[in-house]
Amino acid sequence: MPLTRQQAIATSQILSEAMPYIQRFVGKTLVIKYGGNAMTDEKLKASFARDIVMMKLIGINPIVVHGGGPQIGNLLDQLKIESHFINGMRVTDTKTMDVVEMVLGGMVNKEIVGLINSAGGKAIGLTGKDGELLRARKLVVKHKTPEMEAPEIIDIGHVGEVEKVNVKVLDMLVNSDFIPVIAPIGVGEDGHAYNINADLVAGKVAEVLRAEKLILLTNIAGLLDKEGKVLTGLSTAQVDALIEDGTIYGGMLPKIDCALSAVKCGVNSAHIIDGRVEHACMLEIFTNEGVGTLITNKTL
Ligand SMILES: Nc1ncnc2c1ncn2[C@@H]1O[C@H](COP(=O)(O)OP(=O)(O)O)[C@@H](O)[C@H]1O
Ligand SMILES: CC(=O)N[C@@H](CCC(=O)OP(=O)(O)O)C(=O)O
Repeated sequence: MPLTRQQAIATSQILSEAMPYIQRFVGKTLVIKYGGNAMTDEKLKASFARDIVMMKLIGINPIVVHGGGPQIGNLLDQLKIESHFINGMRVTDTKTMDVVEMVLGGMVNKEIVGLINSAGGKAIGLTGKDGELLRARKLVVKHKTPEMEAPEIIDIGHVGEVEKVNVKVLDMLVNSDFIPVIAPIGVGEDGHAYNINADLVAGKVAEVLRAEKLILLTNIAGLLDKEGKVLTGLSTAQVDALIEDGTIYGGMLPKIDCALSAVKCGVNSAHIIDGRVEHACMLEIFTNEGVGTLITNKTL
């Protein structure tokens, strides 16, 4: 339907207001982590895909890293395979690893690729095995409950952390107009697959590419305090205290950890934002409606 004159004027004003942000981010790399919990509703998924395509069209280089924790959980339930988490990481035995690879590398990755392509982009889906994009090593997990004096080291199976990112693969895609969509599966020296938390992958990719922004889209308004208020501009010491007193737990642990680490390693800013809001990425990038939790090196 054609716009009325008033609507057309409003649209041109919005575009004009976005110009300084466009000028600032053109040619820059933005790493966007799309959490499995934010992939709930079809309308939201379509708005996410449009945001990514829009970024690419105006000359920003978006790189998508996706999660899929709830989607893995659903299939494990159907297959009657029990699953649990320690420090926000899924304990992954061999059977679970097969399901993780199937869901992340197959179902979720191809769905996002399809959504971006339907919105007019050229997405290429990859797991860390493709072109050895993500070389992984086994993650050592230290776990401590308040009752314990010292942390204990726990074996959580085929769970990895990123040892090396093959930047050549990403450069090649970005420079050829493609949008990389990365599933968080790494490959060990021995060729075996590792299940890596998607936040950790996004943080590492942002670090090695010296990205302008790391955006973590999740299912909550940001990092919250005990009263449910969004916290922003936190220092490392404040975050440590919030972990110690139990305010930050579970899935927020790897998120805040990778946000701090990315900023320490040269990423300009990290944002934990609410992926349940339509066009959450657009709001974050092109307006002063900075939603959620912001971390920059000014506050660390
Ligand atoms: N301090 C906190 N502020 C906000 N969320 C928190 C906090 N501590 C733990 N969480 C939990 O972390 C969840 C987000 O992590 P996760 O479920 O892994 O999402 P995603 O799939 O987006 O990675 C929130 O929904 C919430 O349950
Ligand atoms: C080791 C580990 O926990 N891996 C995650 C990988 C997916 C993920 O990170 O998904 P979200 O971003 O949606 O939470 C998992 O198995 O659930």
